[in-house]
Amino acid sequence: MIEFRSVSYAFEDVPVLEELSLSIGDGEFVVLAGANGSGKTTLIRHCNGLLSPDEGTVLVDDRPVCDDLIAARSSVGMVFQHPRDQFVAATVGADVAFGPENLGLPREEIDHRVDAALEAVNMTGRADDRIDALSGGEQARVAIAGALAMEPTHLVLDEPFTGLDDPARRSVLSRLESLSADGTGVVLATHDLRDVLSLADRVIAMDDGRIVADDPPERARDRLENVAVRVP
Ligand SMILES: Nc1ncnc2c1ncn2[C@@H]1O[C@H](COP(=O)(O)OP(=O)(O)OP(=O)(O)O)[C@@H](O)[C@H]1O
Repeated sequence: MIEFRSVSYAFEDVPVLEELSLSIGDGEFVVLAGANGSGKTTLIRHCNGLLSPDEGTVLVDDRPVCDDLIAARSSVGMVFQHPRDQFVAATVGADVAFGPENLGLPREEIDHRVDAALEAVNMTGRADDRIDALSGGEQARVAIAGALAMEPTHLVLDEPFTGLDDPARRSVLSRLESLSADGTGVVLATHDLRDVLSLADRVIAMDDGRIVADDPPERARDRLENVAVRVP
């Protein structure tokens, strides 16, 4: 479970999150929607301790994130908006393998995870490609594969579809759907709600650092239009 208890956060003196409380259960598929600047990325960065609350607490599996960053980062896999910041190796396969290697898994399991993760993002056969020679969309797909290969309890993705072509987008969505069906929690911050609402258990809408709606998808449509999100 990921839990925010009355979390406030300000950049310098500008408040961004204000007394935000939220609980995301294991296996839930949550779409996080909201206009530019509403605070989605700031919220997400608290899930694995990239940001720490000024006030309040964020807990992962009942433990405050700041007490055990390694545990939080093993449970919560993240895909960031700017994938270039996320790479640690020169080639696609080495980068996707890096996380599972750090978990100390046997080579056969690592290879299996890397193959499955690359297949999920339509990058089968590209393991030896250099990351710096990939297009932006291909880099975004490798970043997603890296998080998938960790098989975390929760997968948190910040605008993961930016730069993805339609086949890659459909492939990632289908992988998220099967992960969710198998019990992985998914938190997906996106402006692009095409095909996403039907997968979601909840749609959380943010506006100006606050949660203004937290509804099942069928009830979320009207409210989303009020927070400047285009609904399909
Ligand atoms: N590093 C920073 N320094 C100062 N202010 C920041 C910083 N990062 C974000 N902000 C401010 O915090 C607010 C929330 O930004 P955030 O990136 O969380 O929004 P968002 O909902 O993810 O937006 P987008 O949809 O554009 O990605 C914005 O007003 C933004 O200007």
